Amino acid sequence: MTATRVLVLNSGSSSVKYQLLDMGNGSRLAVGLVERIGEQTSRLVHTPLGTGGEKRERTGPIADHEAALRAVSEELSADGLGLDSPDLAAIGHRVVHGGSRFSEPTVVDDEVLAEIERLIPVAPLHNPANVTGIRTARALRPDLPQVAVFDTAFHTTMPESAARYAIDVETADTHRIRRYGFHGTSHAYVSRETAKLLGKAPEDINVIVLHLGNGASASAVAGGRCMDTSMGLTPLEGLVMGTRSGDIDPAVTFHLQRVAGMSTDEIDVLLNKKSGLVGLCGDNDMREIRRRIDAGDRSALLAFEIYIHRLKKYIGAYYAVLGRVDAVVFTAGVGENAAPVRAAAVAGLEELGLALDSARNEERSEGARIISTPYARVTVAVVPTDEELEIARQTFALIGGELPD
Ligand SMILES: Nc1ncnc2c1ncn2[C@@H]1O[C@H](COP(=O)(O)OP(=O)(O)O)[C@@H](O)[C@H]1O
Ligand SMILES: CC(=O)OP(=O)(O)O
Ligand SMILES: [Mg+2]
Repeated sequence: MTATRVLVLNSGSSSVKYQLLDMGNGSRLAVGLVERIGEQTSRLVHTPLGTGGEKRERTGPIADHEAALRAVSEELSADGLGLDSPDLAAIGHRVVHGGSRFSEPTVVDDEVLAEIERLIPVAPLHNPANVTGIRTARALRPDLPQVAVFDTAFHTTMPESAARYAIDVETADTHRIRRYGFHGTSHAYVSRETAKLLGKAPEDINVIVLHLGNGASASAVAGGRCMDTSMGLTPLEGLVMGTRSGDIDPAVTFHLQRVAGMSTDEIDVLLNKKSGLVGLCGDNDMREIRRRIDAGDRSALLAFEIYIHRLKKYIGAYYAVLGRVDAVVFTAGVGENAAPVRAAAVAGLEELGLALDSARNEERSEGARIISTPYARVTVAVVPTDEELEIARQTFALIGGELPD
């Protein structure tokens, strides 16, 4: 095989993150992001690496994911890294829901694409964008393998005791209702990187991974295997998120239907898009929430406290699930950048062996780092996630490429 480049597209509900990597030597050729797709203030940030090109940024409306991907393709072409390049071996796609069928990276054909589309009702914010990403990439390069890497894959080995809901078994099985879990590519990557940071083998450590982005989830990983994770049938369960409620008494939905007269679709929108931090205080960006708290805003403070309360409950729960914890690890946009979230989440957990070194916690540096005190029994760390790199590796391996050591 001569072509060794892999383009990875991580299409989210309102954004596309992408990376072009050369898997032959492990180098990154370009990274970028399109955010606020569908708004007037869409922004594309494109950074070519190692080609002498400059970081470029453009703002202005980008209507949908198809337009976003065409814009990305233009940016890559401007650096001589276009999708028409013969050096491109494959395109890897993050696909959020793989249902009960996909537990491995999969080359996408019409039938696989139809199955990803069928799963839209259980990942309404994500699978539509993933499908558009695959369709657009296929139209641009029909000759290349398009590989889907599923968020759900890492969680497929969860014990039944964690994966099953306590509802009528026949109903659950007929409708494939179970806890699938998401952000699996990140949980897998980050738990392995944590082992490296601790100088241990992944098989030998138990880790609680806190993936806190706009969507957020926690997982309990024992010896490299997922034992539990906070998202469920859909990415709505679990932690308080940017716009999603996380855990809620399911009877709230009946109540909204019967008493408030809301339709199923209205409740879906309420819980997925108008809840979480944005529902509580009007903002979903942790930077803005912290700024408002510093200015004395009480609703932002309450939103923060509710977010932390839930997070702390999951740390405690997963501590109990694992029995012994070697590390608690923060990752993704909030986890990697928001020191006050990390400090508040582990405050008061000294009896569990968790204690932060506040100077280390507040240090702004790139890369994986330990932020607990040297005498703490449990290591607390920040480990940046890299879903795109992990997707590129899995994509390249699937098409038969050999990764350098
Ligand atoms: N410097 C920062 N300080 C605090 N929070 C941040 C910072 N940078 C990003 N974030 C948070 O990270 C979120 C985005 O995280 P990310 O992992 O990129 O999410 P997603 O993949 O779900 O879009 C933002 O909504 C914001 O809340
Ligand atoms: C599954 C999920 O919530 O993904 P994201 O955090 O990218 O929205
Ligand atoms: Mg994400």
